[in-house]
Amino acid sequence: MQANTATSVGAYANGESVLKAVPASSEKPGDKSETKHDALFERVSTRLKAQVGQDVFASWFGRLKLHSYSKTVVRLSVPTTFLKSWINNRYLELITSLFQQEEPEILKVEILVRTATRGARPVGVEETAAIADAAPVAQARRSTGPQPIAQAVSGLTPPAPLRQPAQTPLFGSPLDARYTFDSFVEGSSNRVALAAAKTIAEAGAGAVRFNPLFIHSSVGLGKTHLLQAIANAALSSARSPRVVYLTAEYFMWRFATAIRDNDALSLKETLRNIDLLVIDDMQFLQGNSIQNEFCHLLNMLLDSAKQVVVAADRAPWELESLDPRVRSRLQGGVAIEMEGPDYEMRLEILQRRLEVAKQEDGSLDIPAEILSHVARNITASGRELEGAFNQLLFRRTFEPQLTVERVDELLAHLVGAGEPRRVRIEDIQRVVAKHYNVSRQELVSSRRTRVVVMPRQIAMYLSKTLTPRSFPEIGRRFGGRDHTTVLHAVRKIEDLVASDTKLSHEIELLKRLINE
Ligand SMILES: Nc1ncnc2c1ncn2[C@@H]1O[C@H](COP(=O)(O)OP(=O)(O)OP(=O)(O)O)[C@@H](O)[C@H]1O
Repeated sequence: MQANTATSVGAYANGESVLKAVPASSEKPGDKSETKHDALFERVSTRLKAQVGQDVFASWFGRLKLHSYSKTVVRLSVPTTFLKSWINNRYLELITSLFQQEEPEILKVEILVRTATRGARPVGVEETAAIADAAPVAQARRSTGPQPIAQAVSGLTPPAPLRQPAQTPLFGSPLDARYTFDSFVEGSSNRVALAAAKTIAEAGAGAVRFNPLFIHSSVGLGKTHLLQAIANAALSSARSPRVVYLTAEYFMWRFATAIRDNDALSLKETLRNIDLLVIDDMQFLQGNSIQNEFCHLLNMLLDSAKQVVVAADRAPWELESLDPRVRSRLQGGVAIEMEGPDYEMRLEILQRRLEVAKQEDGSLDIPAEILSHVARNITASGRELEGAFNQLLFRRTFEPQLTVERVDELLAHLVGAGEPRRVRIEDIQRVVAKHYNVSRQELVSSRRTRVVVMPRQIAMYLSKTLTPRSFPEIGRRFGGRDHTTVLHAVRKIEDLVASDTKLSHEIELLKRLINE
């Protein structure tokens, strides 16, 4: 909870918060009453923190500010509608009573959504925290990359006119106004996805071309950026379509809450009337009843030619935890994979970040050779690049003469931090089938002839050793076999590899082919 003159910018490298002073109160700076009210607000904050604990406080009240104050009414502000309803539903009584304990004249506390002067965060902490609380099914976290080390450092948010989404979506997770098509760097790895995204954002009502559009890539390669760019662009278009941007986790949480509050009908009614549904992190959608609801929604929107855009960390046919009906509908549109950025793209991402940073602080600079050095060495994803850039900016404020060697030292943890290329079971099946001159259909069929049994067992063994998939999952991908069959195949090939040098070389060769 912050005093009324501070904007939180989060926790950084040293774990401390960095605060920047921007007036937030409706009262004039310098008013005596302002100081008095700030002090009151601070006291209530301290009591609230003591009452709910540090973690809950940090999750829900870290960005609560004192907005204005009259004799009997205190108005507090938060940056998102979501946070407002969360606090209203769960903590308003407590906050009101804490204020009343300090100032008995206070009758009411109101929570408002402030018009942010800085870009909204990407979908984040409070939504996922809420879901973890309300629907503990979604434990997987979306970001494995470095946390924003220094959003505190000026320059990570574009100049004022770009920061605000033209409109906020009807419902759902907040949009980050920095995520636009303009700030999205195009290259061979994402050109098709970008073109499809722009077509959708520009399309008029009824001009549904790729439906649903399914964008997939491994982490940090710009899916969220692209999805939010679609939503931001559609919202600012003259057509004023009704746009909903949601993470799958938010969807789950929202439905779970609506069902609990007997409010599912009105939620469905709201969703029924939208023009564009954008769903991020689809891999986290879990739970039978929620998937059922999602399936109805998807069917209804697709059948009435409303556009749906989905992103996930894998292709629709690989979303094994999804209800087969949902998976099948998702496969009915266009799936586009985005690859990692090449050197030119990485350099451009860094250059654009620097331009934005300079617009906020003209004295900032990072020499071109350092930028290109970073672009050459941080190859993993946009998220690692973002982390590297933030580190550099942060460091340059107190180490103005950064050398390439020093940069290497600072970014050592990010160099080569990319995940190894994700191997897919279908790639394994394709390579193995080709190598042994059988068809992929035969590999997954029930045929038990010698020519196909051994390649199948090898493919199962490789699926277990090269992918994180479980025995039952692999069984399903090989024609719905039982997990014990997979287990048997893996053990058998392991034993053979230990004693048969020829087979062991063959397996090594297959691994190389699969990883190519
Ligand atoms: N082509 C790009 N142009 C500009 N910025 C990019 C690009 N690709 C990624 N980024 C930046 O990299 C960061 C991570 O991207 P984003 O969150 O969109 O990835 P993601 O694919 O959704 O990751 P996850 O799978 O973890 O959800 C963001 O700051 C984003 O702006």
